[in-house]
Amino acid sequence: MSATIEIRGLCKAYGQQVAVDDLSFTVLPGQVTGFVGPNGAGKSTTMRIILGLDALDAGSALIDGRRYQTLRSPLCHVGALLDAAALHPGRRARDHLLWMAQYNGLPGRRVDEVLEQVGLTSVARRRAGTFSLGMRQRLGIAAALLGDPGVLLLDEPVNGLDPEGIQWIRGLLRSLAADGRAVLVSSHLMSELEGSADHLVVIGNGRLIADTSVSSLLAAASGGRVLIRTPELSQAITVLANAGATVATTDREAMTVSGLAAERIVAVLAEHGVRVSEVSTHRASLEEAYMELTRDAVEFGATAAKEA
Ligand SMILES: Nc1ncnc2c1ncn2[C@@H]1O[C@H](COP(=O)(O)OP(=O)(O)OP(=O)(O)O)[C@@H](O)[C@H]1O
Repeated sequence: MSATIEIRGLCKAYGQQVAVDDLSFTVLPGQVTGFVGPNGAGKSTTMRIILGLDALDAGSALIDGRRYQTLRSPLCHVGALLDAAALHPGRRARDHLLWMAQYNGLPGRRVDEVLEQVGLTSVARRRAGTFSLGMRQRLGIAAALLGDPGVLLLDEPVNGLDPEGIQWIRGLLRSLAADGRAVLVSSHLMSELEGSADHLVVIGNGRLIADTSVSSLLAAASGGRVLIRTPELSQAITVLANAGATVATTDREAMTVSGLAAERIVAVLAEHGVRVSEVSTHRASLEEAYMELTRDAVEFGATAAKEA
């Protein structure tokens, strides 16, 4: 599989409300691309446009180099989970998938294969209305996988799931990417993508903020910071600040220090008789990296709101 999604100069407004503003990015095969941004950033609009459910004002959104509307068997190119709640409550899970398969000219055996893949075989004859949110998400994903597509779009698939469900989705996303599929998964919480995304497309107010690999984002955010834990925090802060370090406290006994190597920090504190209970190189979480990345955009938003 080597399918891609290519978004170029995409623009969309609803009346005066700009939803997507000159957005460009590419979703590559073989990796999970996280599509991240706060509520209202334009993620769902972009996904709906990719799927031909909404018209674009300018630019292009292509799957395998083609517009969705021109794909001959769309389910075999792209599978999507947009709204897991949008299921007929009276329809049995298996019948729902059989109907979809028939309507799209797909073999009936795919239904049992995808039910197995998402772990719903034992409840396949139950009505969708009796399903928990987690089961509905699984059924929605089963539907997305029916045509064995090279591209998958999942809009907030872990929203409202319990930790076990989140763990399951993470594993599934990883295995779908390992098959060589291009997987685009949206979330407004960066932490939900920790452990599953390889690449991130971050948007705010419909505009691109970052298009980066997770590893380079984390490396940049971790950049040379050292975590120090000490029962003599205020003394340590003074000593390190005088030595030229930049210090930020994280709780009553801990701080992150930048601008000095770990060995130098330990030596300076020892020279001044400051006791230290922990020294470690700081590894940023994806959430911290995201906060750092979006700080400027958020500050810009706050300033703009104040000025308006
Ligand atoms: N059908 C619509 N009519 C009018 N405005 C809309 C419509 N759909 C989206 N918008 C507006 O476009 C902007 C982008 O919304 P969108 O739903 O794409 O964001 P999102 O990033 O998916 O947010 P969320 O995380 O809340 O789902 C928002 O300001 C929203 O109010």
